[in-house]
Amino acid sequence: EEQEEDTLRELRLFLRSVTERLSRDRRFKAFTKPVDLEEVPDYITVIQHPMDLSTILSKIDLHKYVTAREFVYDMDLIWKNALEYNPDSDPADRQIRHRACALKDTVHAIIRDELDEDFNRICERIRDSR
Ligand SMILES: CC(=O)c1nc(NC(=O)[C@H]2CNCCN2)sc1-c1cc(O)cc(O)c1
Repeated sequence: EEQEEDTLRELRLFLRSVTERLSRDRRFKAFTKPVDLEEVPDYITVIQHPMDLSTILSKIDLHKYVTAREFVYDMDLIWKNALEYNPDSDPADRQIRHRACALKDTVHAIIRDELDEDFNRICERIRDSR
């Protein structure tokens, strides 16, 4: 009903604010757009589920997320993919792994600090009812 739509609109506003904050952070530049599969043809052979911040922003606007949990699942894909694709000891791999870990820590800290537990429970109940 109307209250549910008001709740989901507020969730989208929060998720957009988080995603845009991350997209402005210089450390996360490599995560802002899909990996170019023409530039990196082996990427799709290693990573089954590519994800990036612009795709998450599009999914927010397509009303794909009814809970923060679904949003965090996609955010976790971004840094997990980067760790999987960059396992080597060379400096380029180490740098992107460090940035992937920073993304993980930043996302989880924002959700811990800024998502109200009761608001989250209301979203989870809407999700369960659908
Ligand atoms: C996002 C990601 O996982 C990524 N990984 C890379 N790894 C490497 O280049 C390592 C791989 N091992 C051998 C030495 N090179 S480059 C890169 C990337 C960076 C961007 O600025 C944009 C973009 O679309 C992708």
